[in-house]
Amino acid sequence: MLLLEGKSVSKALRAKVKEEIAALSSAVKRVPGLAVILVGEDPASQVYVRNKEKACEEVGITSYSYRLPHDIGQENLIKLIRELNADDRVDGILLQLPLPEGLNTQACLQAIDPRKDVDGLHPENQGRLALGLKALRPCTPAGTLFLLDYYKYDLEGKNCVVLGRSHLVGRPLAMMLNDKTMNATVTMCHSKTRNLKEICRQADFIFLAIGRPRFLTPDMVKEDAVIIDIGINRTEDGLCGDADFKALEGKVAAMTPVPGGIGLMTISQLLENTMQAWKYAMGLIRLEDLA
Ligand SMILES: Nc1nc(=O)c2c([nH]1)NC[C@@H]1CN(c3ccc(C(=O)N[C@@H](CCC(=O)O)C(=O)O)cc3)C=[N+]21
Repeated sequence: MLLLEGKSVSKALRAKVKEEIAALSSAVKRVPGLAVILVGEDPASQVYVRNKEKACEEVGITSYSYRLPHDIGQENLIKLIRELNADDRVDGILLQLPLPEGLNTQACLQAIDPRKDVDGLHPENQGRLALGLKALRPCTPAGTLFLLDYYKYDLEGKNCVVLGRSHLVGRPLAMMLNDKTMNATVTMCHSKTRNLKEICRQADFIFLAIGRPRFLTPDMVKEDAVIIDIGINRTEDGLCGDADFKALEGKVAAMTPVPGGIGLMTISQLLENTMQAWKYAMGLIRLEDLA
């Protein structure tokens, strides 16, 4: 089985972003800036946010951190977002999800200037994606496509099963795979899907984004399938994905590990998106030129 290594692929993407920023920032007067907002004290979110800030530093993006108490209140959070929308040092705004209870996620995401929405979660960007227009794309699915491209997979006409329909991952990923640039045949599955096992057994590629530890087992896959594990679960015996990695290893053609897989791609794609937003803000590219 081929191990699809997020570690080396994400390094390649980061190196590309770093190089491009270095080459362009002498011509323009400032480096890219990313505002990272974390509301509340969720320990997993704290780890992710720290990783994101570290990665920014590595490639020459300035990060601005906002750690807010869980009871900040909707109004105050939106006020901060508006200030960041107007702040010329800030090219990207990342609002870490999930938000604590009592905050309206959609209202907060909609307050973000779509040109600074480096998570691709604003309705304008999700809408553009649905129409097949260039947009800032959600980091996890976009990073997943970068990894597939790196390993030279051609998905045209292939059977792709996407497990999970979140706005952050499953839904946008299915749209991207289905798009005219990829031309995959996509089946979206979820908790109410019948005959899931039979559907998965037809798949050339399975994308897992349901957050259920070791859910995908060998009886659910055909031989030589490619497994992209986007799940990240904290269990008693450490981090694990949605695939039963050990059990599948002998049967499938290729698989991403957890950790060391798609999570790392997500962060690298965030850097790429921030650079894109910066290039747009500096007038170097138009919307149609987004990657
Ligand atoms: N607005 C928003 N945007 C996101 O992109 C977003 C979010 N909210 N909320 C939570 C999820 C989760 N996510 C991950 C990012 C990095 C790793 C990552 O770095 N993973 C490493 C190790 C992580 C570890 O050690 O815990 C790995 O898989 O090797 C994982 C998961 C981004 N998310």
